[in-house]
Amino acid sequence: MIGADVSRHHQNFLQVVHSYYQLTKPRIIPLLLITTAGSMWIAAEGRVDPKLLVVTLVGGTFAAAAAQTVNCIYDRDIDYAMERTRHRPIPSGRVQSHHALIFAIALAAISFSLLAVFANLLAALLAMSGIVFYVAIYTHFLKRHTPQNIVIGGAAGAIPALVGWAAVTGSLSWTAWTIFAIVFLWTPPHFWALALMIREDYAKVGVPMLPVVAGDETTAQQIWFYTLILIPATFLLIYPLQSCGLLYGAIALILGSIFVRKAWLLWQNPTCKIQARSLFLYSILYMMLLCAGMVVDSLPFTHQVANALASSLNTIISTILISR
Ligand code: HEM
Ligand SMILES: CC(C)=CCC/C(C)=C/CC/C(C)=C/COP(=O)(O)OP(=O)(O)O
Repeated sequence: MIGADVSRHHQNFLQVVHSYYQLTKPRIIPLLLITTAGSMWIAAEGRVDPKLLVVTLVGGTFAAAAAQTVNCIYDRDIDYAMERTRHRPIPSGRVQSHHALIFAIALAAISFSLLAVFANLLAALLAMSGIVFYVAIYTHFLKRHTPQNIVIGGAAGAIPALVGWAAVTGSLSWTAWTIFAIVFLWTPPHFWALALMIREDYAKVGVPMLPVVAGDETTAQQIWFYTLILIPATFLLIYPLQSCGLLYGAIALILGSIFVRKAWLLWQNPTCKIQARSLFLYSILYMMLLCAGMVVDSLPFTHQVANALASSLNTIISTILISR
């Protein structure tokens, strides 16, 4: 090959790699991993084995990537019809469906092997159930048939939190299911806020997202409803579960108050796309910081600082009482 051919060959190779990367909808995966990490830190009481962390996050990435790739194959018809998704690798003709399927199977196999060998079988099976749930239940049965699609389908997006817990403990617990419930309840406000902005796209291809079927007002009301359940659910980790402490509680309170305010403002003005956009973007920041709060709260250092503060406070109060 002469110089120009070599450089074209490299360019083509990079374009192919980029297309396969895009098939995995990579921008969503980090937040899924953040929920896995939050769950792992609480499960390990702040002392996560770094090797297990890496294996679980890589295994989780491959599972989510496999799920998204199969979704891209299944939805190629509607993705072609929607402006937002027309340029995805399959509808734009850059990747053939059968190649994408081989890619997805390889990703799922690597994910299962990594998790089964280096974490445990429960974590591996949960990750596979996430793929099956997202593809079979959400993409196949629900997405095109009911406006409740993302409420039930949202369970798929909450499974990474269970994977994290299972990887650390080899089992599930009330705390694991509570983190699952937090992501599950967060999904309707997250997605419907976005759906309010891109309703016309979904309407065009006949996907019965809630704003298409029930209108903006009902959607904003439903967002408000789920927000009012979500925020109390975040406190269950403190009481009665006692899995998180007051630092997490303070973070959950501040973040939750902002969420409630944004959901309320949207309910007062359901057709305002700026409010919807603001809630959608905030929902992502919210989940990121809430899980970061779980991690920081669980660290041994945080407990040491909290104990030191409590004992100083104790000393100050006793001194004041004695000197009276
Ligand atoms: C059934 C459940 C869900 C649905 C239907 C949904 C749908 C969407 C859609 C359509 C987008 C726009 C992305 C694009 O234009 O390609 C989006 C963005 C996003 N979603 Fe969700 N989502 C769901 C659950 C989740 C979960 C569980 C997470 C993570 C915990 C998540 C994280 C994100 C993030 C981080 C973005 C922003 C990506 C960007 O920067 O473009 N989503 N979601
Ligand atoms: C453990 C494990 C593997 C879990 C998988 C969870 C997973 C991949 C959740 C993603 C949820 C999501 C972003 C849906 C997008 O909806 P859509 O595909 O309807 O959006 P679109 O309109 O952009 O195509």
